Amino acid sequence: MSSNRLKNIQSTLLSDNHYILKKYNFQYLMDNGTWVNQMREVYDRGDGAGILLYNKEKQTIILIKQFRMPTYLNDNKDGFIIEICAGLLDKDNPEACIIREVEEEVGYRIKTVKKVYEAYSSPGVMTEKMHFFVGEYTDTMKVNDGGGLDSEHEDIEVLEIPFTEAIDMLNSGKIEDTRTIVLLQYAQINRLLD
Ligand SMILES: Nc1nc2c(ncn2[C@@H]2O[C@H](COP(=O)(O)OP(=O)(O)O[C@H]3O[C@H](CO)[C@@H](O)[C@H](O)[C@@H]3O)[C@@H](O)[C@H]2O)c(=O)[nH]1
Ligand SMILES: [Mg+2]
Repeated sequence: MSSNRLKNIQSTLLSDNHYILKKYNFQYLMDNGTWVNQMREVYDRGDGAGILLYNKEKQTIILIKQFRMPTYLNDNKDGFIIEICAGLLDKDNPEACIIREVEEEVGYRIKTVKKVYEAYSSPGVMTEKMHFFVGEYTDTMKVNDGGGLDSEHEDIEVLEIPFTEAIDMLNSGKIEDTRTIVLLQYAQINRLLD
């Protein structure tokens, strides 16, 4: 991490209540050669991982539905949103994280996953980099009902749906989570279920 277009970076902690929100004051060298003062608030929750689980034989995928307060505060009527299974890395490596999340959130014990993308979630605001995976599941891999951790009051509904139905939902605007859109489009482009 170094740049000759930045100097005098100073940070002030605004909140470490759960994750970390800091204010950064710094000088930035514009393309026209002038130094300007800038201030940015940056939210640090670490990195994340998400996965599209698919079953070629059944032509199905697994998504989840859960309450997300930030969407409720915007325009999502009841605050429930359909997403891929995903979680924060919590110091795990991305593969280990996503394998753990799959078992906790949707109840399948999978062994192999394929990394397809690595991308910043919201580069103007968060430090978070997201690791995107796809992985095959079968009925025999099911070990529990999923639903998330009771200790964290996770309340996750598991949706096993035909891939074609998911694509219809994508095209009709019912999928409103960017990470989910990315992986459904990946599956379409790469004919993942063929
Ligand atoms: N007490 C408290 N708990 C929190 C707070 N924010 C999150 N949590 C809890 O922290 C846990 C995080 O669960 P994970 O499954 O590890 O993370 P995630 O929220 O699903 O994260 C995924 O989606 C995010 C997008 O909304 C991604 O940003 C992230 O990378 C990952 O893909 C959940 O139990 C959630 O309730 C908070 O401010 N306070
Ligand atoms: Mg999660």
